[in-house]
Amino acid sequence: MENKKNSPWPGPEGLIPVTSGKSDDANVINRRYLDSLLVEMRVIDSVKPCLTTRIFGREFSSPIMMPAFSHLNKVGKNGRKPMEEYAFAAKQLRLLNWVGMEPDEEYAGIAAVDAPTVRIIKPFADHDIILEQIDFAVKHGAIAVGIDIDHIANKDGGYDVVDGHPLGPVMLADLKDYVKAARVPFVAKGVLSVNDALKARDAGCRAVLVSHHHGRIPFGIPPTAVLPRIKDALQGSGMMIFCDCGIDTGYDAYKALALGADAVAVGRGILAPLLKEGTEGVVRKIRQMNEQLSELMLYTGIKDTASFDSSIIHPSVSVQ
Ligand SMILES: Cc1cc2nc3c(=O)[nH]c(=O)nc-3n(C[C@H](O)[C@H](O)[C@H](O)COP(=O)(O)O)c2cc1C
Repeated sequence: MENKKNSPWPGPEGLIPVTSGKSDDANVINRRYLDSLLVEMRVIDSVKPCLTTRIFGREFSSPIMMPAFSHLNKVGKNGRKPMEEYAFAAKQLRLLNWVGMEPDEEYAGIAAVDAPTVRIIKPFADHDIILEQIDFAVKHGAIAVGIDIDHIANKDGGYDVVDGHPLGPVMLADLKDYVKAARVPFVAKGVLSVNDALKARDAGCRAVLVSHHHGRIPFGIPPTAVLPRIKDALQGSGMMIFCDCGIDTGYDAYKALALGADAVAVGRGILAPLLKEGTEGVVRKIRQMNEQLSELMLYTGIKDTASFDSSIIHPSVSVQ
């Protein structure tokens, strides 16, 4: 959260995470890795693809999802509520919406937009808050809930504190309790290893979101680099695999989908259109991403979102 003057995104200093550009910055490592992945061409017999995607038994128009953002209503000017504005974009485009840390009353306003939504709850040290927010979200129609398990550490090496709420560790036994309490599919957001993916499976999670939460962990491996191993490890579990971090174009989305994701979430890539133009800007950005995704699928003979093939991707340079 530094270097506001270098930020490509509008918003107050400290609220919008900005890449530091230093060697430990997992955002920089991730961008370099995504850009290093090249695609071969398979055009004979290739036809315009269908982007329709099934997630948790529902049909969406594209495998690109809205991000689990938070706090942005504080940035909205003239009564605007960006958290609701991007939910309206999800509804208009028939995409899966995600929401991060918001007080329940803010969440209720977003849920009222009526876009199918996944509610991500912080790993609060006070487990009663987690259980209460799970219950509130389910009662307000969340189609899935989850925890960003990767938001535990602070820069001082202890547990983070957000908006005055102390966060705490996420133990396997706790995760099992939350899965049981949820009554809807439960997502572990912030899985960046086969180790955690298998624990999420053992806890009964129905999905993992492979992510390092815009570079929370120094020197974090790019989510798309660990994705194929997680896909192999979860084979036969019936779990869905999502991915985010640095997904800014349909070409980025294609690479994550080819490497094993069932769907991907945009992140800070929608911040500028969202904060400047609201719903309309997000709709335009996602439409362009869908076009880019469709373009690469057509060039590579991928006819639908169930037919991605990792052998199309060729790493051109090492990030080691
Ligand atoms: C302003 C902002 C708020 C966020 N709030 C949350 C949150 O409350 N919970 C969460 O799981 N992730 C949160 N995230 C992380 C995103 O869901 C996502 O993992 C991340 O932005 C992906 O990386 P990218 O921005 O490089 O695409 C937030 C991101 C931003 C930019």
